[in-house]
Amino acid sequence: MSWRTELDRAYQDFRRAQSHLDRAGELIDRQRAALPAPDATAPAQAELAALLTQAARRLAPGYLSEPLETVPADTPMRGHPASGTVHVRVGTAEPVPGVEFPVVVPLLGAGHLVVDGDAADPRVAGLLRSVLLRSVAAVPRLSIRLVDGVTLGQAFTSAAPLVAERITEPTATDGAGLERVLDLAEAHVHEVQRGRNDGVAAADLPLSLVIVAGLPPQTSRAVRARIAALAHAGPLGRLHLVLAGWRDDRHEPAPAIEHAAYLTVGDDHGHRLTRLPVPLRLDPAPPPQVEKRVFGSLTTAYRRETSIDVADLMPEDHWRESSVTGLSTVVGRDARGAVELRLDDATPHWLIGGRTGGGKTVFLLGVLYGLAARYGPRELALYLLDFKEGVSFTEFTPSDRDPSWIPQVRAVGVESDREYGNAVLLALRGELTRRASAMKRAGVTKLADLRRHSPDRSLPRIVAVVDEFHVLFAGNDRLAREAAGHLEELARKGRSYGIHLILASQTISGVEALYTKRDSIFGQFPMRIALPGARHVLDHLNTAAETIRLGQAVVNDGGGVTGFDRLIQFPDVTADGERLAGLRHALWRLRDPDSAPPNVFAGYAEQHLVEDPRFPSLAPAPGPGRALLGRGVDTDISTVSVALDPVPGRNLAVLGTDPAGADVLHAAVVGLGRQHAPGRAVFLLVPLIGPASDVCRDAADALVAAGHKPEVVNASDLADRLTDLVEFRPQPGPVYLTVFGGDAAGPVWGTAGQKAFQRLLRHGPAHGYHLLGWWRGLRRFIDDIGGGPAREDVACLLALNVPGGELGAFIGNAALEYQPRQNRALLIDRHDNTTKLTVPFRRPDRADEEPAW
Ligand SMILES: Nc1ncnc2c1ncn2[C@@H]1O[C@H](COP(=O)(O)OP(=O)(O)OP(=O)(O)O)[C@@H](O)[C@H]1O
Repeated sequence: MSWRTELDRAYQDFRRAQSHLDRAGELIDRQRAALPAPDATAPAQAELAALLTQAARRLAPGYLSEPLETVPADTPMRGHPASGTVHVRVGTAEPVPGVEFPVVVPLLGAGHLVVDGDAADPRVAGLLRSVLLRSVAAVPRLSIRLVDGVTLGQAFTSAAPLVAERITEPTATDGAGLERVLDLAEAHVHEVQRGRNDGVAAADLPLSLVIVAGLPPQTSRAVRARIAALAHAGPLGRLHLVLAGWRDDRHEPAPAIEHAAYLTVGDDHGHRLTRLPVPLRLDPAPPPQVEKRVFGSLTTAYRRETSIDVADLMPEDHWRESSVTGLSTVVGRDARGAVELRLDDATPHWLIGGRTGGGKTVFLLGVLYGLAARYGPRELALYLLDFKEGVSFTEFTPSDRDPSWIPQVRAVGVESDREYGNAVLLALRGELTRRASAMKRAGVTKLADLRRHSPDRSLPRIVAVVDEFHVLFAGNDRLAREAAGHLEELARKGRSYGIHLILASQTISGVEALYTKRDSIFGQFPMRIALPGARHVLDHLNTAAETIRLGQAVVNDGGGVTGFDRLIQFPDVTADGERLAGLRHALWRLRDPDSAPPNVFAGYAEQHLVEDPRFPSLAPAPGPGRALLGRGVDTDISTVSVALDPVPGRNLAVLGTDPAGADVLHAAVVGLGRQHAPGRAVFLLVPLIGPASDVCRDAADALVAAGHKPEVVNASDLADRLTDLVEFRPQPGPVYLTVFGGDAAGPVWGTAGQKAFQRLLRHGPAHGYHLLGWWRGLRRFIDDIGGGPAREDVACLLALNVPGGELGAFIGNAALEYQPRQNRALLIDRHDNTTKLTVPFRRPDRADEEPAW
């Protein structure tokens, strides 16, 4: 190419470039004209955003609004005041690029947050996690309930430590779970309303947050209406909702949620909050390490706060309280602090339920020690009955190891018989009647007035505790009917006379038994205490006790209906045995030195003659003696004896194969030996069966030691001796013919011996000749005495293991009820027309091995 051509081309390029440049300049000028003038308000916007950020921080300090990715680890937790409005951050508004501020909504103490999207949208799930974390981290004693009907609980998996520590329950994921959460939320609102009515300060009322990540499929219109109603009552009821997935469905619009901020989820920068005219960005999910840290320190704090020990139940000083208007004691604590329950006009009786191992005994011990520490014996008397195997109340009674007792305790039954229970209840009815007539005489209608009227009269409030009370109703027999009658009377009238019942049962049937009694005594028990596994003491619609664990109880003073529940923690008082022993000793030292220890009936215990309170005072005296046979199953554990007066029929037959029969005879003759001066009574001892010969020898030795000259009669001499005896020659005192194993007499005494025996039975007592005999078989005994018609000759029968029916048939009383059992006997005295359940005396030093019962 020539240089000219090259020059032309360069010139063309230059012209083209020039025209591009001109064009560009033109375009820039044009463009510049279209651009707005530089923004003079930019600094003001930045300043406003900074002000809004500050305001948000002030409204929602610390965890409530700090960005969670950068929140310092030492940010104070749960420092927010428990009353007032709590604002929680939900996102960031960015009205113009580069200008942003946090968005907080008034939630706790104010209202609710409603989100149209649900947790299936990860942005919503993140927001909910953030709101949850911010709320629990900032607000003390906030109860949380979680529902996730759209992602099977996944929205809240990070809250697992709270669930594990039972700070909150597992996330509800279905319709039933949602309804349960609503039940609890409604109960919460009622509780708060009651608290307000009682004048409890707002800060002391519980606060609850329910977060719904999405409703379960097919949530009914009724359930949605319940949610809307809760929202309506929420702010006053200190219940707040974060409700995600709340939107119209195909068939009907979602009910309006009052007091709520509505958040509409749009595209990434287009979320909208009611009344905020700018779009916002939702808060992301908190970083997992922040969740771990916050939830971890919450559970530690919770553990520390809810731990409670026996000292928390006790007053500072002992015996300072007056029971004039009722009794009251701390039984545990809840979110509001110490929980005190009362036995008074409003809650005169308590009903306690708990599965076996649910902590019933521990709870009762806490109550009893708490009462005993507050009220002295002039203010409080305790009657304690336990029908199960165990040693629940033995620590209130003196023992070889520890001679102390709780001075307010009047009677204790451990492994009690139903008869003992009835005896105690009957005695309490007697006291009720006495108080009623004293009040009538004094012209007063209240126990408090009677106490003022008769200051010298001892009128403590009486608390009768019956553990496993359903045993009283077992059998549906006479005893059961009597027990129901006693309980009904005490439950109905006790309130006015200062007599209170605390009934505890582990079984539903126990409670049902009470429920089905006449006119339902149940209604007399407004105070219900449900331990784990004891839903049955609450109303059948009340599920509050379903998920509680050992050491917790639902206390309900509204007869068990929903809305009156308080969830409490109570301590394991048995874990600190030393402290309890210290308390017991302190109370014991405070007692009146003349006061008597409680009567203790231990169902399993054997009774021994030498330990009988009457034994030491037995002394020779003229006149007939009494055969001491055992201890009564009654409130005084009285000595059971029969008088051997010179009156026809005063003979005693002990019946049954139980080897205790020989021991009873032993006790009878040893006791009689102490009631007659040497030489002033004749003792004939007849061992007819091998196993009884040792016992017979022991009895003879004891009589010899008392100065008597007992005669041991061999089987072969029996007939002659009987023939001689029925001459009824005058003697220096009574004659006691004691036969061990009379059922073996048939082959040895022949017809003459038997005739003489029957004559002795019929005519002997009038002459001071008495039979004390043990027959192992009732049938043989009947034959030996000469058949049924001769039964009048033996007025006193002590039946061991003889079936009640046979016994009834023999004595001609078809209504006789007796269930033979180990270590028990029934004394029938036909002259007094009485029967008495008895623990027969055993020889303490007998050989351990004895034939099976
Ligand atoms: N508040 C508590 N905290 C921790 N452990 C407890 C608490 N209460 C009871 N326990 C423990 O639970 C166990 C059972 O308690 P308890 O004997 O009171 O149950 P119960 O309901 O009376 O059972 P049962 O009817 O079978 O006698 C005990 O080992 C006790 O230490």
